[in-house]
Amino acid sequence: MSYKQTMALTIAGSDSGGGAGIQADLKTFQELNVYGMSAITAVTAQNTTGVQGVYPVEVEGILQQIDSIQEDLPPHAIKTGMLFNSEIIEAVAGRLKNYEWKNIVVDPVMIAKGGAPLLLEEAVNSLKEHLLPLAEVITPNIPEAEVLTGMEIKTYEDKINAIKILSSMGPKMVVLKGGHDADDEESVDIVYDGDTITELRTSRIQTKNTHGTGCTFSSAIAAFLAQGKAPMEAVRLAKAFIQAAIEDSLDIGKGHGPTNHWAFNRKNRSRENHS
Ligand SMILES: Nc1ncnc2c1ncn2[C@@H]1O[C@H](COP(=O)(O)OP(=O)(O)O)[C@@H](O)[C@H]1O
Ligand SMILES: Cc1ncc(COP(=O)(O)OP(=O)(O)O)c(N)n1
Repeated sequence: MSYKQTMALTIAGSDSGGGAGIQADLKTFQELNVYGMSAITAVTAQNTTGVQGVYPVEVEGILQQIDSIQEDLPPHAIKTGMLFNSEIIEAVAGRLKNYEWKNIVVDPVMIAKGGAPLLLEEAVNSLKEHLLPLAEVITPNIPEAEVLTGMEIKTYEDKINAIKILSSMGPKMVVLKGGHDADDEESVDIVYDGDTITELRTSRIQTKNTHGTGCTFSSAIAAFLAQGKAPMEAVRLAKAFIQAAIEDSLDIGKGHGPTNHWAFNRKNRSRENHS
């Protein structure tokens, strides 16, 4: 019997502390049985307390990584994370277009938890013009959605207006993440496919260990898309994946510990053993 290996590519920055960026993405792919590949856009010196340094990779080096992958290992889904400047964004968008890659998840990473900028201000327009229109799914958090739309997001009505503005920028699906919301009870992500609004609600977990939640969530969406799941189903499954990863997050380091990438499978295995 032949077996088709599912493959996904992350185009993102490296987090030396292993909780976010490329490292979180590859751990997520691995846990979801997807062969993971990477094109590194920047190296960060980072740990659970914050970002100590950012070193962007030369554009030529980024494109060569992408070309090497396309030549030999074409991916079934792609996730983009930290892209840092407009030159990198435009070069990456050019390749995504030329290679006609499908199942693109854009996580519009802007600022790390401790406040360090992971995207220069000059790059916001490039992100909007060149990358968002290529995306199957985009996953802004509330501060990122505010920057992309230029509006303040406080009320439910603001969220819906912002989602519709983001949708008009060209992605097929917008997921406005609720991790930064003031709601104490639930973390609600709002999904819009250009037609229907769907709310995905989970109980808010009280923990300081949420480093890498956005990266893990978006790479889980990419992994499920690579497996052939429909976008809405991919987002629902990714929400379950991140919920388990936060519930069982790792209390390591002096700051915000990382999420636990193997929690989802452990939870599912234990459910199967008890049924
Ligand atoms: N404390 C929490 N409890 C439950 N879910 C959370 C919590 N914090 C974040 N999430 C979920 O994690 C995912 C990433 O959201 P968010 O933290 O807003 O992203 P980012 O890391 O980009 O800021 C979303 O699905 C969000 O609902
Ligand atoms: C290299 C790198 N890329 C992205 C991020 C942001 O990750 P995120 O999942 O949003 O997590 P926090 O920074 O909020 O913990 C990053 N920190 N580093």
